[in-house]
Amino acid sequence: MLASRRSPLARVQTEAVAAALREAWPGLEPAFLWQRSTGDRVLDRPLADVGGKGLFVKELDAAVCSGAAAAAVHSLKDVPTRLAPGLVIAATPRRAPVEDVLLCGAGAAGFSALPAGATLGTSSPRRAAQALRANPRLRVVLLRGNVGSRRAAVGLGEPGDGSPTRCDATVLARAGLERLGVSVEAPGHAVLPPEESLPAAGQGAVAVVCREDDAATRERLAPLDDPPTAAAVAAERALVHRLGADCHSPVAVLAAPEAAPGSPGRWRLRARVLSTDGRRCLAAERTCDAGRLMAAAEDAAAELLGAGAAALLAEAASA
Ligand SMILES: NCc1[nH]cc(CCC(=O)O)c1CC(=O)O
Repeated sequence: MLASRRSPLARVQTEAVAAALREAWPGLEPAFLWQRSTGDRVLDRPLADVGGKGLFVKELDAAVCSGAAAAAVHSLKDVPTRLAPGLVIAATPRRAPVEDVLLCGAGAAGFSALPAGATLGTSSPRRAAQALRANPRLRVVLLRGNVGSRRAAVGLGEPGDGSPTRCDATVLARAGLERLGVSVEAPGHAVLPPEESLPAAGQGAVAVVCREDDAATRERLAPLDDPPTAAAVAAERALVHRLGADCHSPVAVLAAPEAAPGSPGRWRLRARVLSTDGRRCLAAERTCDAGRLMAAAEDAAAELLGAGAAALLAEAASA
């Protein structure tokens, strides 16, 4: 039994995990437990105000702990760095594209192309801070909801189901858009390079979680794991953890293979901690071999802390 949220994105991700399971284990027919989460129910406040960490994952993880489901499928970005006791991430399938995408009905190639006073709808302190860093004249407004309703809010896609919020632009993960069949080549969409919007830890990756002591399920899930993805997201999550931050903090981090020719096997880890208004931005960067990613993350976190990251994060948390 695979537990999943009911949002369209969660469904697609869970169906993909089920398909990979069928392929790895011919004859296996996974069953599904579709659940609603607190994060899906409360839509009018920033998640940080609804009760903190793990609002999209708590109920699903509880189903796994109780044995109602063998495994739960999550967007890794939504999984707190500390898992519920007794659970493990048994598989992280190969990661999708990691970038953020700027969506704007009127079209905009990046944050700085948006006119002064334009409203940017997001509930992510990380996205808000990076947007304001690039364009201090934006007005950030709270926008929550699933991918479809957020596209509708900026005049793209299907008209919304009565959602009262309207804004000029929003930011969504490329991975989520593409999994739902939205092309980022379509008008109104601009893929943001990591220099402009560095993604969140784990963005674009899916995590399959099961009980630590459930050897049979772990064996079933093992073939779905992509080791380079697992190494990258483990390093990103270690950095967030070491900073004492979480997915509601203005922290961005990405570990990715170096595209540079002549550097086979080299990885680059980039991290940022920002003030809420984007005026201050601490950055750290390391290049290393895949086997050293975790050490690079610890090292980068130490550098950021040495430069004052804890004070920035405390300020952001009390804002
Ligand atoms: N917090 C919501 C969430 N969790 C994962 C994704 C997108 C898919 C992904 O990053 O894997 C999204 C929506 C978004 O940020 O656009």
